[in-house]
Amino acid sequence: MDSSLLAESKRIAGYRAADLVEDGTVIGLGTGSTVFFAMERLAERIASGLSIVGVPTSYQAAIRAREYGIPLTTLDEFPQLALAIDGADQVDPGLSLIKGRGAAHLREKCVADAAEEVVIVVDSTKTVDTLSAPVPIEVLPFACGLAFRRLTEMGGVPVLREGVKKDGPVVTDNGNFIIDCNFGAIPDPASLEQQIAAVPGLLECGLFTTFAEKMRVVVGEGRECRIVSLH
Ligand SMILES: O=C(CO)[C@H](O)[C@H](O)COP(=O)(O)O
Repeated sequence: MDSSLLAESKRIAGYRAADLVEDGTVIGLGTGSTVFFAMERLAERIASGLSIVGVPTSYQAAIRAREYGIPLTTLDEFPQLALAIDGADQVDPGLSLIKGRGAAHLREKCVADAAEEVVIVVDSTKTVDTLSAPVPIEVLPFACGLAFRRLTEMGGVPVLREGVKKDGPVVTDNGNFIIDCNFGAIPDPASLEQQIAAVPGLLECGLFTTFAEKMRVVVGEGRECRIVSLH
C-alpha cells in the first residue's frame, strides 16, 4: 500500500472509531499514529459539544491529546472506562493482537482491561491469518539476563530494543527495557501470552488475547472501512 493510501486507511479507521464514542464518557486513549486520527476526530466532536475525558496510555498519547484539547484524567481516578481506542501491529481472525511497536503496551493492556469495550483501529495491512511479528516484552532491567534465558528456552529469539536518537536500550515510560522476541508463527497466542506472563521480571508482553469478546476492530482500507467483531 502506498504511503498516502496508508495514511487515508488509518484516518478512516480512526475517525470511525471516534464516532463510536458516546457523550459523557471516560475513555482510554491508545498510542500510535492511527489513534492520532481518532483524537483528531474527537477534537472536532468536542468543538461541536461532545463532553469526554481521556486516560492516556503513554506520554506520547498525553502530549497529543493535550494538543487536541482533549481533557485528561488518570486510571487511578477512573479504573472503569466505557471504551478504549487503541492501535495494533497485527490482528488475527480470532481478534488476538500483537501490540507494542511504540513500547506502550503495558499501560495499554491495563487500560484495555479497565474498558467495557475495546475498539482497535488498524489499516488493512495489519490483518493476518497467523500472528508472526516479534513480540514486544517490557522487562525489568534487573531481570534482563534471566528474561533472555527463559525466552530462548521457550524457542524465541530475543533482541534488546535499541533507541533511535538515543544510544543504548529503549527505556519505557515506566523505566523498563523492551525485548522484541521472535517466535516465528504463533499458532496459539493465548498459550504463549500465559507462558510469558509466568516468567518473573517479564512485566507485560504485546500479545493481547483476552479482550476479543469485548473488542471491535475497525479496519481501514483506502476510503472504506469495515468493523470486525466476534459477534
Ligand atoms: O501498540 C502500539 C504502541 O505500543 C501501537 O498502538 C501500535 O504499534 C500501532 O501503532 P500505529 O497505529 O502507529 O501503527
